[in-house]
Amino acid sequence: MNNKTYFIGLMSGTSLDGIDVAIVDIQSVQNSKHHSIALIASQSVVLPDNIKSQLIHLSFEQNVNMQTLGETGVQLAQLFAQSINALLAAQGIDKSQIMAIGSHGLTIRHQPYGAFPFSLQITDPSLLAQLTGIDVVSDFRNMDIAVGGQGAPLVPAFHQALLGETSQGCIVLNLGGIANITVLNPGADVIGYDTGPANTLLDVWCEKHTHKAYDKNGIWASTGRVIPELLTLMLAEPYFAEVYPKSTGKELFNLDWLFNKIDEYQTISSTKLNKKLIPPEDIQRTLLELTVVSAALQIKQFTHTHTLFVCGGGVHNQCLVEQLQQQLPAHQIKATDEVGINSDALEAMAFAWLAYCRVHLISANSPSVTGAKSKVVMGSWYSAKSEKVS
Ligand SMILES: Nc1ncnc2c1ncn2[C@@H]1O[C@H](COP(=O)(O)OP(=O)(O)OP(=O)(O)O)[C@@H](O)[C@H]1O
Ligand SMILES: CC(=O)N[C@H]1[C@@H]2OC[C@@H](O2)[C@@H](O)[C@@H]1O[C@H](C)C(=O)O
Repeated sequence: MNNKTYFIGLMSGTSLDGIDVAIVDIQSVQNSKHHSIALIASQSVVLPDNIKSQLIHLSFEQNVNMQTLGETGVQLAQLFAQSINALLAAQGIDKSQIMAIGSHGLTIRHQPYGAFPFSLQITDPSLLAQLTGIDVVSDFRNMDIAVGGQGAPLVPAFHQALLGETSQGCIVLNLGGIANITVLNPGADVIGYDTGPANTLLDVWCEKHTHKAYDKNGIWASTGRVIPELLTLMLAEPYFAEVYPKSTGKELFNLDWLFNKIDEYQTISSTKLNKKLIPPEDIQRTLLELTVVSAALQIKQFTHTHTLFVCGGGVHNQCLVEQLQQQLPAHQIKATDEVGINSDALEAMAFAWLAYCRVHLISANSPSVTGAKSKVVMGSWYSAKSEKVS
């Protein structure tokens, strides 16, 4: 077995804001099932507008353009390769030092329920391997789904690898496009699931009304007021009451979902009849409250710890974090950065670790999280090696 210890993780999540790349040194610890995991370098690259709009088409249209589907995968692989090659050059790291890239791809459908469950992430792992000269591991979610799991969230197992030794346990809340929690309680199985929407709805509403990609520091939301009746209607969405294992995505929490809720609210409150306009900042503030309340309600169920680590882009939304603290007054809320884990790079680091697990044939899914019937090795391997034709 090759003894290289550097792995690259690539994550591009549901917010469609950009690509996170992380170079991670992962080594096994002698006489232990633990690993030492150290971030060497990371960077975020913004997704170009043309790729972003193609991804919106692929994620939301029923009749997807097959040409766009194929070409977007190739464009993503090119962008991923450029980002990796640039980061390696900037760090003075040669590709020969990297064992493998763990590339999540872009989720355009996540349908873990029903007769034909699947989760579809797009990219072109073969091209990525050729453009970087590094082996690629991709398609992480479907092996877990093949053994009856949801295929998501996968990161709780990584949170456990990083923080599982904390004596009192802790909870990790990822505030990405979708919010998900990991509950670590020493001696007990890890728990983890998506709590509901986070930045995905905040971003689309903000973009629609302010033409900005996101509400920087939650400033716009903080000028609005929560509409309690609308919040109640939103929280009535059955997903919030479902018991875990569970996972969700933009198939459910999207602009149409929001318009339907606003419509219901207007009918009940007769603002429609009176043609009263709801201030858009009130909707933004109510969406922020939805993220906070739906996550806090779940977190409160777990009473063994009051340590809450937050990560993901939502950590930078001051209004969001302040409201979370108000909902959870007994909790000590800290960004994972406070314990030395870069909160923006964490998910990319997780995919570097998942690639490490694939290379070493370690089963990295957590059946207690995804509901899988067994532990399995996840990911397909694309070799960059080529043989010359003589
Ligand atoms: N300064 C900021 N103020 C408010 N929001 C911010 C700020 N910086 C980042 N964000 C939010 O974070 C989002 C990106 O978060 P992140 O990178 O965790 O998303 P993601 O990888 O798509 O998530 P996931 O895969 O976990 O769903 C942005 O779209 C934006 O909404
Ligand atoms: C299907 C999919 O891409 N799900 C994402 C999404 O973004 C956050 C949340 O929903 C989580 O379930 C998952 O991502 C992270 C990386 C995970 O698997 O843990």
